[in-house]
This record gives sequence, C-alpha cells and structure tokens, in this order.
Amino acid sequence: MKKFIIAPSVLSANYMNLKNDLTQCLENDINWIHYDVMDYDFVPNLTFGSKILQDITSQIKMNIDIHFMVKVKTKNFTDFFVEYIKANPQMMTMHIESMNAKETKLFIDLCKKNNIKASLAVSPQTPIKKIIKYLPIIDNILVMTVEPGFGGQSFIEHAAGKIGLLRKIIDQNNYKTTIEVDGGINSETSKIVKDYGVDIIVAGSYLFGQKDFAQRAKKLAGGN
Ligand SMILES: O=C(CO)[C@@H](O)[C@H](O)COP(=O)(O)O
Repeated sequence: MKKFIIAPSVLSANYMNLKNDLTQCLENDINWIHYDVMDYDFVPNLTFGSKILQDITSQIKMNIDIHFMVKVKTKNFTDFFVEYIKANPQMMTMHIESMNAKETKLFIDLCKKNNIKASLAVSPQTPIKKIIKYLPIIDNILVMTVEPGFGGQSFIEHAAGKIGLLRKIIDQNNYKTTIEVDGGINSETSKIVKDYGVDIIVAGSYLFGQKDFAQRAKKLAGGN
C-alpha cells in the first residue's frame, strides 16, 4: 500500500505548547512539519520567521518543509533565504505567482546548491501550464486547495483536480517530482487527493488541538 507523507501545518499549533504539539507528531510516526512563512504582502496574514524555526530544529529532529507565502524584497533575492537555510530544511517551497522567471531560476538553483528539495506552489486559480516546464527540474509541486493565507478554510475541490493532471504528466515522463497538497484536508478530502495520486499531505486544523490526534493521523497516513 502506498505510504503518504503527512506534514502537519504548524500554523494550527498552540505556540504556548509547541514542543508538546511537535512531540505528539513524533509519537504518532509523523516526522515532517510544514512551516508557513507569510509576509502580509503576498498573502493577507503575517506569521513567523527564521528564528523560531532555528529554535525548533535545534531541539527536535524533524524534516522541515518551509512554505514561503512571500514576495521577496531583499535587494539580492537569495539573501532572503539565508537564515532559513541555517535551520537545515528538507524542502523549501515558493509560489510561482510571487516570482518572475529569473527569480524562479535563482530559487531552484539555491535549493539545489544547498541540498534542499526545490518545490514550487500553485494557488487555486493558477493553471498548471504555468509550472509544467519546471517539472523536470524541481523535486516537488505543492497544489494549494485553499487560497493561501489562513488555516481552517474549506477545501476547493476543483483545485484538487490539478493533482490528477500532474500525476499523469509526471508518470508519463518518468519525472521524480512529488506532489503535495495543502488546504482543507480532513478524513474526507484526503480520500479525494489520494485518489488523484498525491504523495505529501499537509493538514493543520484537522490535526492540531484535536483530542483524537492519533486516530486522525492514522486516517491520513493510511490508504483509502
Ligand atoms: O498554507 C496554508 C494556508 O495558507 C496551510 O498550510 C494551512 O495552514 C492549512 O491549514 P488547514 O486548511 O489544514 O487547516
């Protein structure tokens, strides 16, 4: 049976209790976390920066999947990522909508240079034709099934359809690119994305703060 990677979104964690929340993930065989960086520009919300991430990775051994929802404003594009790279993330994702072609190339090259999986995200309204040419050179594509910016929103089903199209293209061409989904994932919507052929499932409000975290985590990780 296919094994899905579950990456709980720290956006829905309790920050007064973060260590417990992350330990709970590890106790339930979850060794990835999804870290949402928002800038109140690309998205209408502001979250956390690199210091909190460095504190986490200095104490807890987990694979970090950083999802940048930002418009980079540093004079030198790659400078923005320096402090995040120090936290040793496994994967970094930037939105295709927030970069021009030159920046997209710089971002992918920066990831490769630092041995970090290079990932591009597409918002619900963005067609996959915008991203297809990058599939052979990136490690992961993140399909957003909510508008980026907040946890706890409802799953946008038509956006999930992109997963099926991507699965076909990736398999037909023997690309190694994984497909990740983020937004509105629960026990029902996870079945839809698994059927479409997803590899990595991000879930925030469905997991954190829930008394039956263990059962929920099991449901997400298992097959349909
Ligand atoms: O990036 C985002 C939102 O922009 C996500 O990672 C959310 O944090 C997922 O939360 P749920 O929809 O699972 O509650």
